Amino acid sequence: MTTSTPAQVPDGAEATATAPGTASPAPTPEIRKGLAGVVVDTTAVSKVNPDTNSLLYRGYPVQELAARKSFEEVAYLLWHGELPTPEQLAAQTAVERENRALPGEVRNAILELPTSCHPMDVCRTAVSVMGAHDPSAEDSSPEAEHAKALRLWAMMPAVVALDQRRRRGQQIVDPDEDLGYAENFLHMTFGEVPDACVVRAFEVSMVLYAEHSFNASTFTARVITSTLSDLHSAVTGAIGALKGPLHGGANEAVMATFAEIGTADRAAAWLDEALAGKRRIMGFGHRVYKSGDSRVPTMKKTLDDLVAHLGTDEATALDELYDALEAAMTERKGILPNLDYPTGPAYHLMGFDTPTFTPLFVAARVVGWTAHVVEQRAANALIRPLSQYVGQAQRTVP
Ligand SMILES: CC(=O)SCCNC(=O)CCNC(=O)[C@H](O)C(C)(C)COP(=O)(O)OP(=O)(O)OC[C@H]1O[C@@H](n2cnc3c(N)ncnc32)[C@H](O)[C@@H]1OP(=O)(O)O
Ligand SMILES: O=C([O-])CC(=O)C(=O)O
Repeated sequence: MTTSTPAQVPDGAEATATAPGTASPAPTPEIRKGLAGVVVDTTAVSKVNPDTNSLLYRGYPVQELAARKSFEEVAYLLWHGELPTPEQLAAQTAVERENRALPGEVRNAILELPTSCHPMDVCRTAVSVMGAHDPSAEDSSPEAEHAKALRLWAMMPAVVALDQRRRRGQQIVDPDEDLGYAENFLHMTFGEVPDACVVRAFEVSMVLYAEHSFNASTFTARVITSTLSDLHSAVTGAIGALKGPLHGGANEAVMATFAEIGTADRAAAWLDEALAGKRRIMGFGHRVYKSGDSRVPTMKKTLDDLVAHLGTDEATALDELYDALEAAMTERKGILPNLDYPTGPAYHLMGFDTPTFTPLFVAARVVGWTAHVVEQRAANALIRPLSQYVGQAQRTVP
């Protein structure tokens, strides 16, 4: 059996490896685990700037968009590069409202899934079924891609609402064409439109979640698109990437953490034990932002407004727990909250079930993913990095 150490060269780079008969070792390639710090392509969709703690959607600060624009306007901006004129918005709104109801095949596919599966599995399956039935699934012209993105975005609230309601044993609520996106989403989920403060908080969260450059799920969508696969496949894969607790799944995990801690006075002791056990504290830390997530101040203010508006003991206690854990984590580790930290309790106070939180992220991020699908396709190169082989050296089959 051969026991020699394999050559330390990336696959595809054999030509530069040690030449036969020479002793000089091949240079060890630099590996950036998790592609940390690696710039893999350009984008004009959004700019994340950790130095200034800022996030721009097509050049506009996200905080200003959240304060002054509807989610529908922000979706148009991300897809088309400019804010819509009233006519452009009206045309988009008409299509969105026409496509809110789920086609029978999507609704049936959801209803056949067991309620024991995670709601993210339902989202992933629903988008896959939408793709299988979409008449222009294989048309990748920019016009067809935008039309598919718009239909997909229009249908996602019905997927999320239907799934939460069926798990609660409630009747399905049909969409209401007279309501805006956020109001209709809440109407389909809860059977009524909550008051304006709750609707506003929900809409702000959708705007903040809509896009964030080359995060793991968007990169997944771009990798899938780079093979010239279709838009629904890219979004289906992106949903799989978002499900994980190191990414979108953290908003759900934050509520699990709060439930485990219980009350604010226990936060510091709980954290010490969790850190001693080498646990990851969900909702804290970020690959790009190291001194705070640009979106957190806006969402925390929105959460505080919601808490004040609701005025319940539960809401106040949850906000106190939020502050206590953040203070302890900042003091112990200097690691700050990411957007999933304030959205978790905000969605809880709006009345969503905890497993529904990450699907809400999907409903918003579908805009960013599809904007990136179009951008990737417009200047495509197959995404296929190299790896450094560290397994067995070549050997003979016995
Ligand atoms: C919308 C979003 O998707 S935002 C991200 C949502 N995800 C979470 O909230 C999950 C919790 N957070 C994390 O796991 C991480 O902060 C990540 C994965 C988001 C980013 O992490 P990375 O940039 O890859 O940093 P990395 O995982 O290498 O951590 C660096 C150090 O900080 C520590 N650290 C980072 N985040 C956390 C955390 N949340 N809890 C405890 N320790 C943490 C790590 O243990 C590591 O410490 P070490 O150097 O002593 O080993
Ligand atoms: O950018 C990231 O890595 C994760 C994130 O905050 C997001 O996708 O919104």
